[in-house]
Amino acid sequence: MFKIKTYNAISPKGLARFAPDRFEVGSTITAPHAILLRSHKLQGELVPGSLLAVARAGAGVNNIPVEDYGTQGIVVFNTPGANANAVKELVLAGMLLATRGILPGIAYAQSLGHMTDSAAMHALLEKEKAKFAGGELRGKTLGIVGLGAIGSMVADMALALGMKVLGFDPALSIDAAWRLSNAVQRMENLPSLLGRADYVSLHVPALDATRHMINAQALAGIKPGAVLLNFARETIVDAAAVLAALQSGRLGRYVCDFPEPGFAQEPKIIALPHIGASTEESEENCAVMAADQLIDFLDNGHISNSVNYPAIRMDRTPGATRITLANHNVAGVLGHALSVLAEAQVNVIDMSNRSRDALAYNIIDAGSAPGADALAAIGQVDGVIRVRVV
Ligand SMILES: NC(=O)C1=CN([C@@H]2O[C@H](COP(=O)(O)OP(=O)(O)OC[C@H]3O[C@@H](n4cnc5c(N)ncnc54)[C@H](O)[C@@H]3O)[C@@H](O)[C@H]2O)C=CC1
Ligand SMILES: O=C(O)CCC(=O)C(=O)O
Repeated sequence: MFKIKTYNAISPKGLARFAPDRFEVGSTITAPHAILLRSHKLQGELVPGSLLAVARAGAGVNNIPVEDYGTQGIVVFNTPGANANAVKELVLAGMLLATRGILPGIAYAQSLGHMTDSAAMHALLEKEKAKFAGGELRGKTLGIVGLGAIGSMVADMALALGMKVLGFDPALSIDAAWRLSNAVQRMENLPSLLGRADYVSLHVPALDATRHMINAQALAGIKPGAVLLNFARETIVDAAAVLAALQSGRLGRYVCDFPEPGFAQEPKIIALPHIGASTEESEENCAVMAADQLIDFLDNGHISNSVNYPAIRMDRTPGATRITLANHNVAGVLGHALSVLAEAQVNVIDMSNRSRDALAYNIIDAGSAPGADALAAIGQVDGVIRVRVV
């Protein structure tokens, strides 16, 4: 029986993937084999010795000590793309809210609740409506920083709206490049994008390298009056610099999913309570994908969409015993572990080995089950992080 500890509201459709006869799932579980979570912060929490994997039902993994867990043999997964459409649609809403008099218009219409005469009300509305006039998105330029799952969908949406789209992503993966429309004009650096775009939408992960990428210096070069949208993470912008740029008039509006103290007093800010992925569809997609990845890892040792271990899968050899091995990616570790199996007269039938940066992972199908002594000896091999029979 595997024990799965959950944090946050995980969609019931995802939780239903865990067969109750093989998985115990809940928020109060102790000594879990795996954790399934959304935004709950694991940094600073005690790591249970039983923990084999963490699955983030979502994209951003800045709430998980990914590297540290990797060196402890804990595989961290996320669900790339599973909530991208939800974010994309909210970016559109953000652009419209920043451009049309929607919010003040609604507030004004609601303020007329005391009126009883329909004709008088319509006459008043027609007189006052000029106060709530705005602009259109068509023909404007959108600059997208980060052209991954969300950025590429935002690009397609903006192109469909008749916008011109600029993109900046120095780390663009080959898969992401294939997904991207060739109508997106690639910028060589951030200042080039900021100086040209009427709207700038941020879709980069929270990393040391992206911390405060939108700071006072960047904002000094932004197109005057531009709208900045941040549905990525709070750390990517320097909030004080954004407030100063709004107050000086350099920045037109700031739309974000991450309110900060002081934002409520600034009328040019539209801040939402981190609801970019809060749709039924996206919560389901993320939870199902995260659960399936965890189950395949716990049952078969397969890894897909991990952010610290390599992707790996191997068809099971009928009748074989499957051993998985996580190790430091240095010469000799695997050979040493295999020699332990050979000494124990355990024949290797099939094997797959993958590495990612400083870590490696192996799936070994053996003709017979290694004894507890052999497994313990493999665990003692210098460089081996974790060995498991699955
Ligand atoms: N508001 C919300 O509820 C949500 C927020 N997010 C945030 O959005 C981020 C992006 O999500 P996805 O598009 O799914 O991730 P992704 O991994 O598909 O795309 C991120 C892109 O950013 C690029 N990138 C990395 N460093 C960069 C830099 N310095 N400059 C420009 N580009 C850079 C990468 O090359 C990659 O193409 C997540 O990491 C998360 O923080 C994601 C989902 C929901
Ligand atoms: O789970 C959520 O609601 C947050 C989603 C998010 O920020 C992400 O996927 O990075």
